[in-house]
Amino acid sequence: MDPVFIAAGFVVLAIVYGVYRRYSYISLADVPGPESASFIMGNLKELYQGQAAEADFKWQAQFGNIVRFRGSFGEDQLMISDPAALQYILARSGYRFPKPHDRRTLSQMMNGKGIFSVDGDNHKRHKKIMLPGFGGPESKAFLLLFKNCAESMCNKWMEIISHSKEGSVVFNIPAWVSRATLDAIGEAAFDVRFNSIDNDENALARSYRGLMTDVFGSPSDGMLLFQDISKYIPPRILKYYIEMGKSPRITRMRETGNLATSVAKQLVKDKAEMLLGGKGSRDIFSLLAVKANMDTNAKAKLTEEELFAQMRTILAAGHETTSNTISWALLELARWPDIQSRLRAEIWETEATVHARGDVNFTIADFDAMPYTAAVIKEVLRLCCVAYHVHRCASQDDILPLSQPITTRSGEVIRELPVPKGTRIVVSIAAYNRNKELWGEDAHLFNPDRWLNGTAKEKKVTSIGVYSNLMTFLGGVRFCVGWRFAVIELQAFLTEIVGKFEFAPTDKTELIRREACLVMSPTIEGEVGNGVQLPLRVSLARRTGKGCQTPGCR
Ligand code: HEM
Repeated sequence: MDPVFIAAGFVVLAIVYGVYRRYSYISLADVPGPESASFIMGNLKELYQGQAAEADFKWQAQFGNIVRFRGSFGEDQLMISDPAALQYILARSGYRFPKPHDRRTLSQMMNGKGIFSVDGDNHKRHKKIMLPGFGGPESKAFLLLFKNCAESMCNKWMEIISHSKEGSVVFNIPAWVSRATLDAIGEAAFDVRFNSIDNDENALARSYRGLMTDVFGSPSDGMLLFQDISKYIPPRILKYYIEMGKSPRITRMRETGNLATSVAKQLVKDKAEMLLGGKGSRDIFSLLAVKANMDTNAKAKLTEEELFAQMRTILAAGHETTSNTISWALLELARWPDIQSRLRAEIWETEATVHARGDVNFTIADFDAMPYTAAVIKEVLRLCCVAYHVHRCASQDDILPLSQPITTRSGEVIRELPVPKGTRIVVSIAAYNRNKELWGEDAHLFNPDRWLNGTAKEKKVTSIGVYSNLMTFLGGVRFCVGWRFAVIELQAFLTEIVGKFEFAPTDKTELIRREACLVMSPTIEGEVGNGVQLPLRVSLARRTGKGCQTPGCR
């Protein structure tokens, strides 16, 4: 065929395609949102350089639950906290809104090829294998173990306080709690004792300490820009860059990853020997490994590499999240002494019932009968959601349903929102958790009573969150597998800690920042370089009353 004729054919096809794209392309430019500060950086600095979700709350107040903002070089992106749109993105559309590939590469670098970094059928396989380890009965069985880990930490605090002249000590709370929760995850997930409460030198505990602030805290303009354009870099090249990169942040992440993998390999070896010797145990990993290796269907198995990655994922996801949540909880209780006292009163009252029936430890049924404790925990998870954002991407042109109509910049009222293929979506967990429609007019305030007086809409028509309709543990196909585990751990830790100690603010309390580093971690204004810090003054909780046998009684 004549080459000129072929070339002309291509040109015509290109023009037809160009015209088609021009008139079929869905634009987000008319969706309300903040003005872009610069063409190159868009709104990225405002969104990612402030404290965690600071921009989200500001934009939500100004523009509502659907906000169009600019990424780098004028790209339109969406920040969403609308319940119906989120239900559609996370649940109803299945895997049509996957994680963007740059986020998956990042997860892979942090945790290996585990559940965080896969999508579609592959993700279904991972989740199916993991879920049996995290069911209701499995998680409830860890209650005593969590209590014991919290008790070890409390015993250390008591010893230190007993040597202090003032009868109180300022502790950097997360430095202690993260060791206790690492011990808890070690034992619950792998039946291994890290003993990091007793041994501050534990290598894994030291390596995880401050990891997120070191790697993701205080991002420079260059880092933000790189993160935003990394979606255009082919996954293999991005992975190569991350694996070979020499920057201190990348090196820090890689070193922790290598250490976690070597711990995971040793655990797998020990566990395999135990299981072969017929000594199976009920820890999560034994359940997972047995399931992964015994399934006759090869497609339902995990490879050895995936198994290591799963362990790294559980180690990382299972202790920083709960540790930070407990630390934020104690900060709120220090700020609100009346709430702290009311919580302690319920804990002591239940403890008296437990002792009266001849028991030493609380059971799950006891927690079920503690409405104020439950309300405090829900309120902490709502207001201090440590995972404040997740990212998704539209894999095709799509239409988002909306809970409430929005008025576009040109004045049109729309009840559903068309989004073009490739749109990056920031799911604002934090903004959803402060949606006034769901949680009341005082949604920015720490007020556990909202869960008792019917203000909190736990059972809204558009139900999405797995726990009390909160978005904290996400919902839909990628809901947090560890949510029951986390809630029971919070119950056990808070009951133990608040039952024994009183928490008061220090002169640093008002300087505490909600540091945005993928997991919201506490730091101090002016001392961000010192890493995770949340100092509180801790003293023994004094009981009054005759016959009291417990520490702190007078
Ligand atoms: C307060 C504590 C916790 C919070 C706030 C939390 C939050 C979350 C969130 C928001 C996600 C979704 C991430 C995404 O899709 O990008 C997630 C996923 C996950 N979480 Fe948690 N989590 C907590 C505790 C735990 C614990 C204790 C474990 C394990 C022991 C755990 C294991 C996981 C795993 C394996 C996933 C991946 C699920 C999937 O992709 O299907 N989490 N978590």
